[in-house]
Amino acid sequence: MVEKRKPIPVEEAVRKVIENDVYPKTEKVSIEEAYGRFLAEDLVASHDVPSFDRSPYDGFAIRSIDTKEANSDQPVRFEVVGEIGAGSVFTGVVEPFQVVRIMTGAQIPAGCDAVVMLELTKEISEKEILIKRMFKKGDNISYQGEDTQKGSILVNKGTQINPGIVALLATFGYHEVTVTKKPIIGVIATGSELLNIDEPLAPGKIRNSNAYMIMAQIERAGGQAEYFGKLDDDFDTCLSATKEALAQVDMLITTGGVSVGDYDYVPAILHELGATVFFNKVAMRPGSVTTVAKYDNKMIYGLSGNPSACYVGFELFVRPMLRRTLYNQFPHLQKVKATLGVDFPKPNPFMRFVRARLDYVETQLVASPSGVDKSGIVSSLGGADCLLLLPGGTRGYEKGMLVDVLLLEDHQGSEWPWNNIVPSYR
Ligand SMILES: Nc1nc2c(c(=O)[nH]1)N[C@H]1C(S)=C(S)[C@@H](COP(=O)(O)OP(=O)(O)OC[C@H]3O[C@@H](n4cnc5c(N)ncnc54)[C@H](O)[C@@H]3O)O[C@H]1N2
Ligand code: MOO
Ligand SMILES: [Mg+2]
Repeated sequence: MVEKRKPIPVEEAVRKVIENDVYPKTEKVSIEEAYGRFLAEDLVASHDVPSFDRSPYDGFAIRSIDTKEANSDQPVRFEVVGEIGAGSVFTGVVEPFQVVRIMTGAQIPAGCDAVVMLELTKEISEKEILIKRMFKKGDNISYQGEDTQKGSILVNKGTQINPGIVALLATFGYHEVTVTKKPIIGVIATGSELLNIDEPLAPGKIRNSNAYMIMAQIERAGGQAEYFGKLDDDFDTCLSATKEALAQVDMLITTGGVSVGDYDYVPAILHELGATVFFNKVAMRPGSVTTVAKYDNKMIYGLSGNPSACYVGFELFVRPMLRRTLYNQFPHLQKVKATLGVDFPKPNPFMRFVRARLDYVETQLVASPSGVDKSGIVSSLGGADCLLLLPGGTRGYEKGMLVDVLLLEDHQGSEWPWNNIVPSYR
């Protein structure tokens, strides 16, 4: 008899997953390898930036008081007593009506309190200039600490390192950076119909696209994929491969064989292992058969064999655990509001995750399907940059309605996107 499964709401399913502990590990990498990784410690400013008062312009460092009487009728004459480029320091003493020729980035000489741009001076000789207006103390000075003050937290632990953060790491002298280790996520594809991607098509067979898709999703989310191959639908082979993989990874993903068919062995394998199954049916489309379990403190994700269902299952259930393992505080896909670009007349009792594309139309974000909205479809995935969220209900949706979308290519993420979802159209 076919097993009857009870679907649970998506929000509840996600919660059941993320209630589980994660086990972040850290490592040091060189700054050249830091881009894209996740900080395992807060980035604290170890000194002021700039660490000395400096000139933001090419010009002359002056004592502003000497310009008090300067005007265009009576320019004031100054003696140039030195010249410094960035990196050099003027060590002398600047006396009244003396100036130091100074270039952008150079330290302000002691006694000077303003800088006059070259263009605003008149050079009489190499040693003499005229200034035609008054300057105030502090004019054109980049003060010590105006960028960053020593001790301030600049970037929080768990943030993904972008090029700007790389600049900060370099500023503070981190040639090595403590980042989280990428969790190792095993991937097993099951299905006797599956061909390796270099094999020619044969009757009844398809190429294994899910394994490669999942590995790319793992990489996009910041993890490291470990591929254990594609297996025929055979209980013993799949069981022993699952055991072997589990011993080597932090989490395991299988794709296919998770439904109620004669050759769907994932449920039986989880049973045989003695894994704790959190759910095996979610009120969502696609991906309703998504099964999540835990064994030996490791999450096991039984994702659907249908490509679109597999894709969505990863983003909703694997991604947040993966990103939490990277200390990330915003582990879910970021949710934003958009305008629906097409009608969805058919109601569905389950919450739908339509693979979609966002366009900026004038001042609005408009979300439209990126292809056919069926679970077994692979072509809609290529153009998808978001998942359009249509809560289950008894009526369809109309073009122009406000909807929620989950961003697929965003780095920021969301703490918990499942509150305040635009309700089903009634
Ligand atoms: N009687 C029922 N039948 C089905 C139900 C159900 O509730 N009752 N659920 C349907 C839903 S919903 C889905 S989703 C699928 C899930 O199927 P499985 O996870 O068991 O996956 P398979 O049966 O192995 O394959 C389904 C489909 O996907 C193709 N596939 C599998 N692996 C790959 C891969 N690595 N790359 C690309 N494509 C793959 C496979 O050839 C099948 O076409 O079950 C429904 N049935
Ligand atoms: O998991 Mo199925 O996708 O609901 O087609
Ligand atoms: Mg099946």
